[in-house]
Amino acid sequence: MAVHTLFPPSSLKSSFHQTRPPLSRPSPHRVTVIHCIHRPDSVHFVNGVGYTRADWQSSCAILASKVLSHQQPTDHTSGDVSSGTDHVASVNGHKTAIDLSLVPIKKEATESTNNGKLQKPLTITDLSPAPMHGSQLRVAYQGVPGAYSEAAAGKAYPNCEAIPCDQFEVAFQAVELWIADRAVLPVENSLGGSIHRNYDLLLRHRLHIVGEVQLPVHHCLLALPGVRKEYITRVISHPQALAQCELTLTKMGLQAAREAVDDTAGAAEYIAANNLRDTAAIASARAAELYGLQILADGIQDDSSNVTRFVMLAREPIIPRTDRPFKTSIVFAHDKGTSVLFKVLSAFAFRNISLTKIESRPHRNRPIRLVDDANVGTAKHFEYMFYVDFEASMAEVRAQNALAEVQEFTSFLRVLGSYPMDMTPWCPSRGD
Ligand SMILES: O=C(O)C(=O)Cc1ccccc1
Repeated sequence: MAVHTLFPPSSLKSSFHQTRPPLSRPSPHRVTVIHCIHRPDSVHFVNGVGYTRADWQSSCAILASKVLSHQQPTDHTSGDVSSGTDHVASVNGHKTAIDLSLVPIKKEATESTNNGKLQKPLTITDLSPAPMHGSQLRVAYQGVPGAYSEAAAGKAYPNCEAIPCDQFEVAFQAVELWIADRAVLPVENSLGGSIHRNYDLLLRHRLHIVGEVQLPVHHCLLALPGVRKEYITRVISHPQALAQCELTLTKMGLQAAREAVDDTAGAAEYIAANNLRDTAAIASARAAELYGLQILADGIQDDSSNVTRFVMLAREPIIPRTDRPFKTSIVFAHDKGTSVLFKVLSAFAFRNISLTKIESRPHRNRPIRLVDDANVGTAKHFEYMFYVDFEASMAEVRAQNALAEVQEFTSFLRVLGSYPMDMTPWCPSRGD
């Protein structure tokens, strides 16, 4: 069932965004350039921070454009400081490296006061990229209004314009094509585990992780008004939501087939649009409200501590800092047998850097390696990409040293992002 072909009722409005049909995949425009570290030479640590010369030039351009503006936007949990309103010249989606000697010096910029107020000195945060349009940050998410990803977008960037996309791939492309400034992507859940497909997408695209948010997820069982549990023969939802509620659904005695669809709110919308009286959706209370469904059961996740972790993606990385807890996400591959993994992990252990996550995925380009052993014959080894999150900022020397060492052991290494950790105290709540 392709719920993603449906469009939400145009009359519905969300609190922090305007409801609009989800973006669908544009004409086949696949970005194939991956900003990655292929050993040994392409990583640049400029002043102890892992950026290329182009990144640094972009920062200089932004600095130039911001000299006359001292507005410092902030955002809630992400620490992503790039959500301001300043405009920077762009060519083909890249900020131009403006020749600083050509920047006109306005009179007030040279004076110590501006309208009687002391001018604030620029800080490192001013060097982060800014959106290219008006004041509202546009955040792409997969799903329709009422999806948890939309709530995550609102938590990460309050007052953002949330842009629904019918597929994750489209959310990535929306950012790459400058239709959106950020994408929000669920990567793991405390009950259902990793969302593997999204790890693969992180590798296939060249966006940078610029923040994370953790969202308590509170699932409801929704059906058309008047429908009773006994009539339900089918429950539809996002595969993660089905997995997170499996035990509860069984305990409820529902004799219903489970069917996976693209997103939770899309399931609710599908039932409403097709007047399905034998089908229930697992989705948020907000989805019930938006699509006119009743809540048959509230809080049906198998454990109340059900939290999903989302990452925010941008075209440019943020500049890592040391004044608050940071996390760094990397992906690597190796071609020298299993002991490499041990060596890589010890590079972090020796420096007291805690790992918060390790995930392996099949190596897409080289899933199998044949090993010839004279005694035993030919063996097939599976090859993996390893995703590791560790608790340190790339601005810290110990993290730079750990990565330099990791690079020694690996055939491929890419820093997906170094970003502030979501430190919001956790409380099980209605996460919708
Ligand atoms: O389908 C949604 O609403 C999503 O945003 C993905 C998802 C599904 C289940 C839990 C958290 C996120």
